[in-house]
Amino acid sequence: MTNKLIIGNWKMNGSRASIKALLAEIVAAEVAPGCEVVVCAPSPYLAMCAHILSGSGVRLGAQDLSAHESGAYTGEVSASMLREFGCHYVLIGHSERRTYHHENDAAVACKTVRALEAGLIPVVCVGETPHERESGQTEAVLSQQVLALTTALSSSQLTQIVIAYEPVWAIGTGHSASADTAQQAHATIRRYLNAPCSILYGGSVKPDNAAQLLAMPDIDGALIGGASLNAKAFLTIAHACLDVDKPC
Ligand SMILES: O=C(CO)COP(=O)(O)O
Repeated sequence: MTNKLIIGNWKMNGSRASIKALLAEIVAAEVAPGCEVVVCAPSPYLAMCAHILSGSGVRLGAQDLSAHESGAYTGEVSASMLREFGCHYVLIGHSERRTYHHENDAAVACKTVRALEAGLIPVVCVGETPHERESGQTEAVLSQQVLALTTALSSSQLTQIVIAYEPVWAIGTGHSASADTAQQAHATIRRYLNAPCSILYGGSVKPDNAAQLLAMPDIDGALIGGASLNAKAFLTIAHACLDVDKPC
């Protein structure tokens, strides 16, 4: 049975009350067999989420981490802190961080190493901008982003990471990549990675397109933004892997 990984990225949304309500619904639902469900919460809520999720099948993730192990880095959160507060996963190099915080491929690779050292599973985000796609640079961009990882990580470390293909033009736009377009990009990433990693698709994944995307041979799960803030939508997506033709 192939495991599908379904990750919700709440971004900078929620409050104590709304997160408690959202998690209550997610925890109460049965996780589809062969499907790992993860929620990536804003840092201040991680401890509360870890408490609520303990004993459930749902795993916790963070949305970023420091490239440093510890020290005088005001405002940063280290990998070991995330691990200590119950995180199993951490998102790295989301396009919003690459754009607004100028994170480059080298910083992303460094954070990935920090996460692995602390026992976290890094979910490294890659993807091209609209301009890069329109000008035919998609493969070049993806190969460059993957090269930073294959250069910085040992071959055994490479097998422990998860990649999320998130085309920037599909994030928060309501216009997901088609299943064929996403499959093509995933196959490209897999070829350049040359390691048995899970590759998730992210970018306007919704209940009505999840099954089609998850049915593609190189799509091993989904990274969900907006729809993960609604328990019903998120759980419908998580259950979509049961509907695909191949076992999940
Ligand atoms: O950025 C994303 C997940 O990390 C995708 O966001 P949306 O699902 O809202 O498009």
